[in-house]
This record gives sequence, structure tokens and C-alpha cells, in this order.
Amino acid sequence: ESKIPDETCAISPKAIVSDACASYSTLEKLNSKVRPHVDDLTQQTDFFSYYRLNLFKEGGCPFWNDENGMCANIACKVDTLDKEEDIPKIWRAAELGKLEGPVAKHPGKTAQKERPQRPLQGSLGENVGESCVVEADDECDERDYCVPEDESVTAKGDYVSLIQNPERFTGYAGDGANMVWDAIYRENCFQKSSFPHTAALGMTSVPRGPAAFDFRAVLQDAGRQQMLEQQVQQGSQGTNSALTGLGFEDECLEKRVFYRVISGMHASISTHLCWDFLNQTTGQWQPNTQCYIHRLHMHPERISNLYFNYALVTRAIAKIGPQLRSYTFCTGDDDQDAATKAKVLAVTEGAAAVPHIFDESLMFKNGEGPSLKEDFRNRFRNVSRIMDCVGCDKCRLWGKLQTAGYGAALKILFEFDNNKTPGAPELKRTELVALFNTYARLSSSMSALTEFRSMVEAAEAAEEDDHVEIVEGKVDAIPDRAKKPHAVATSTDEEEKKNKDEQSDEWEGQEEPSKKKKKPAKDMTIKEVFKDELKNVIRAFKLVLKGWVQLPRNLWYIFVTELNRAWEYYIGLPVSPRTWRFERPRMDEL
Ligand SMILES: Cc1cc2nc3c(=O)[nH]c(=O)nc-3n(C[C@H](O)[C@H](O)[C@H](O)COP(=O)(O)OP(=O)(O)OC[C@H]3O[C@@H](n4cnc5c(N)ncnc54)[C@H](O)[C@@H]3O)c2cc1C
Repeated sequence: ESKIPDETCAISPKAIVSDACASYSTLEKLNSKVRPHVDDLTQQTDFFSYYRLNLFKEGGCPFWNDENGMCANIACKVDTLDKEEDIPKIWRAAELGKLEGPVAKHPGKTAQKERPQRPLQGSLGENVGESCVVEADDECDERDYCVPEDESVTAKGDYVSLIQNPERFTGYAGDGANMVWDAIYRENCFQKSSFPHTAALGMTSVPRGPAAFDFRAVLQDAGRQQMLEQQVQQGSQGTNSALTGLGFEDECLEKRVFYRVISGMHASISTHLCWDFLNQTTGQWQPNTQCYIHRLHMHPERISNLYFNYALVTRAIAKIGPQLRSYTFCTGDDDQDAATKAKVLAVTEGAAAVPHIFDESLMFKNGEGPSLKEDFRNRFRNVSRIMDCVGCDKCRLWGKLQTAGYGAALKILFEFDNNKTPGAPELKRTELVALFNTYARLSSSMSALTEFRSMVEAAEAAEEDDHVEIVEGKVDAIPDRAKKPHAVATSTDEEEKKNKDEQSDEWEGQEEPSKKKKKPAKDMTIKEVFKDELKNVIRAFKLVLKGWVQLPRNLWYIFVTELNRAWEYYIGLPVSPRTWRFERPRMDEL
């Protein structure tokens, strides 16, 4: 067990939130134990497999005209395909994004009173225990981190099946999706004044535990920081989500937690769309390793944020466990009620198996505590409102559900009294459904990430085997580049492609050197032989000079990438594949 001792939390109250207290492998082990219970709960109970939400709010997106965001718009086309009409209709983004399965309107109060057992009159299916699904009308609570779905009296929302609308690839992309992510990350740009130095709980003395390093590494992304500073100075509205997120070095713990929650949620959505991916040319649903590599594998901090969220939600679920012992899940069906409760407790007790996974008591502790909390809560509410701008129904469903799930987790962590004696539960049905389904999302993301990691490792091993085969079997097939030693740092495929393109540009208008027909040496005059040799000497000289000029850059690149890999290894992240290699120079380079 590679768990970091509990004292880490106790001795470093300032710097670290949860992830200081549990290593990646601890979280993975916990997940492998709890996941079957989470799946059972969210897939086998009526209470947790239907969600009520206001999916089509009147007025739509409150922030901008969302015509551009709709999947029917060509802007949502999948980047790899040129024309939407080339894709069979059922595989198009507009179709994939649509809700499936029955949808039931929330019944009025009279219907609920008159037919307490069947308020929906079978509209979700005859076997659905409606008393487990329908939620009593309730009003907003000012401690909510999300805009409650039952906000308006007239629009109480619809019940939809979460099983029949799995979170997976929908093809929603382009400007619409980008605008939403940008707006969400922009919520992270707290007013500096609202988080003064006094609020900076964590940055002065960072303990040197692995996760503390991880936390700092995430925060110290220099490029992002610089961009954010510039944007704040310029009062810029347009931000690129890749560049926002982490602000100033001295930003406080609360802001960092906010960013990690958002980024971790984004990472989880990306994991699901890569895992359950539709190849729109063949119609095959399958994991897409390239999608994983580009969106996650190459960004370990995103994976780290996902794990962070897992720790945060696990803690919330463990904390709410005792209260749920006295919760009634289905008013009209005792058997289902008992079965649901047993499944819930299996999850909450499993989640409580790793104590001190996240220490919420470290947050909002300073003099400005209450106002920070309010700012944090308002920003979270805004994120939840931005979800109305998501132009794909299924994505909106899961976006809203997960925002509500994190909102519920934050409410439990920061608003619920730890020592409260178990009594009437304070979470609404929608919040509980959102919380446990968000946990299920994180849980399946973690499993998918483990699978993806092994797939990448297997592919790398196969590539190495192929290489060995070539070396052993067909010596002639070895290109010149493999015979002469020299070091190249091929940072990315793109760079490699660029190099190739540049090379072919150089050759434009003249024959490629390898194709040039040379006079046999015996037919050459002394002058020609001399000229030929001189050319070779000049080329060789240029090549050597270029190598020396590029050496510092290449060495620096190797140093930085190796350091990064060592760091990933140290903190237990999947180690990124090596992006440089030693190669012999090619003859054709001369
Ligand atoms: C709320 C919401 C829900 C969605 N649900 C689905 C869905 O269920 N199925 C589906 O197929 N598509 C879904 N999408 C679309 C999907 O998330 C992407 O937007 C889309 O696939 C286009 O991807 P992209 O490569 O442009 O990068 P995006 O994922 O759109 O990311 C935009 C930019 O944000 C940065 N970024 C990416 N990930 C992170 C991270 N974890 N942390 C910090 N920064 C990051 C990167 O710089 C990236 O360029 C959803 C979009 C939204 C806004």
C-alpha cells in the first residue's frame, strides 16, 4: 500500500487539499473495490438511473446567441471529416447528440397527491418504480452551488433515463463547444481582490510530499500563468481555455480547487468520449487511443485533476453516508427502498475505507472565509448556467448532471456540519442522483484511463518488437539513418512533418539528391571530381555545423522531457512516451 501517512495532512494543513493524503495507486485500488457497487447502484436502481432536469430552458443560453453552438450547425462537424453530408445520417453529430428513451414531464402537485404510486402514469415504462423517481416539489436553498433544476415554478423539468443516454462520443465540437469551455474556464478568473494574500492558505510552505509537488507542478505552468496575467491586465474577454485556469503564483487554495474541479470534469468527459468513440466512417464504436493520447496522455495534469476530483467526491460520499441511513428513497415501494438503501450504503462505506482522502476543513478558513465561499459558490452557479449553452442534448444532460454532482459534493464538504447527528437528509433527490452518477463517471473514467495506459504500453512494446524483427531479419531494410549514430530530438509528429515539408521545399525545382543521376567517376574530368568533392565537403561541414547549433536546444529538450518523465514516474502518473531518440545521420542528408 503506497498510501502516504495520515500525518501528512495533519502536519501540512496549509498547502494541500485532499490529494496530499492519498496516492494515485491508493485511489486506483479504492476504485477497483468500490466501482462494482457504484455501477450496481447507478445502473440497477430506478432512483439513481433517472434524472430530472430542465434540458430545454426557455430563452436557451443566457450568455450569447447559441445558434452557433447547435450541433445541426456545420461548425459542430467533426474535424476529421470534410463534409457532414458524407456521413450516414445516424452517425452525424446532430443525431448522436439527441436524447434517447422515454422522457416524462414532472407531474403537478395534484397528480402527485392523487396518484402517489403512479404520478407519471407509466410514461417511463411499466416496470419503473415511479415513487423512486419523482421528486417532491421543493424550493431553492441558498447554500446550493448549482442553479437548482427546479428553480422556476412553471418549468419543473423532465425525467430522462441515464442508462439510455450514456455519456460518449457525440461529435459535438467546433466553435460552439469551444465557446462553452472558454466561458467555463473564464469563471476561474477570480477578482484578485477577492482572494488576497491572507487567503493564500497554501503557497508559503509547501510540504515536500509527492502530491504536494504534483499540486505545485499543476499550479506552476508558466505559460498559462503569463497568459492569464496578460489577459487580466488587458481586461481581455476572450480566453482560451488551454491558457486560463491557473493564475498567479500566489493564488489561494480555493481558486486552485475551483480550477481542478473544472479541469477534472473536462478530463472525465474527454475520457468517455475517447473510450466510447464512434468512427464516423465505419460506424464502429470503440476506444480511440489517438484521442486518448492527444487529450489526456500528453497532459498528465488533466489526469491528475481527474484523480483529484475522485478524491474530493469520494470524501463527500463518505461524509454523507451516515445521513443516508435514514433516507427514504422510494416512498411507495418498501422492497425497492430497502434494496436501494443497501446499495447506497455499500458505496458510502466503500468510499469511507480510505480516511482523510480530502481535508475540506482547510478551505475558507481565513478571515474573509464567508465572502470567499460566496464567491466560489456564485462562480459554480455560473458554470451551471453556462451549461444551458451546450448545443448538444446528451452533452448538456451530462454537463448539467456533473456540474450538479460537483455542486452537491461541494455543498456536503463546505456546508454540512461534520458533527451533525444523523437526521433528515439535506440533499434533494436531484442532488443525490447527480452526486452518485458523477462518482460513477469518475470511477469509469479511472478504469478507462488504466485500460488506455496499457493499450499505449502494448502498442509501444509491439513497435519495439517490430523494430527488432527488422534488425534481425532484413538488414538491407535498415535505412541509412539507423546505421550512423547521431542524436535527434523529434519533439512531435508535427515537427517531423514540418521538417520533411521543409526538406521537400528545399528540393523544389531541383531533383532530389538521391534521384540525381551522377556521371560515373571514370568519365569525370579532374575539375569535375574536385568540384564534386568540394560540394560533399561543404555539405558535410554544413551538416556538422547544424548539428552543433542544434545541440544545446536538443540537449535542453532531452533534459526537460526526461525530467518530466521522471517526475511523472515519481508521483505515480502514467509516464509519457519518450519523444526523442538517437539516430544515425542519413546519407541523403549529405
Ligand atoms: C459541457 C460539455 C459537455 C460535453 N460532452 C460531450 C460528450 O458527452 N460527448 C462528446 O463527444 N463531446 C462532448 N463535448 C465536446 C467535447 O468536450 C469537446 O469540446 C470536443 O470534442 C472538441 O474537442 P477539442 O479537441 O476541440 O478540445 P476541447 O475538449 O473542446 O478543449 C478545448 C481546450 O481546452 C483545453 N483543455 C482540454 N481539456 C482540458 C482539461 N481537462 N483541463 C484543462 N484544459 C483542457 C485544451 O487546450 C483544449 O484545446 C462536450 C462539451 C461541453 C462543453
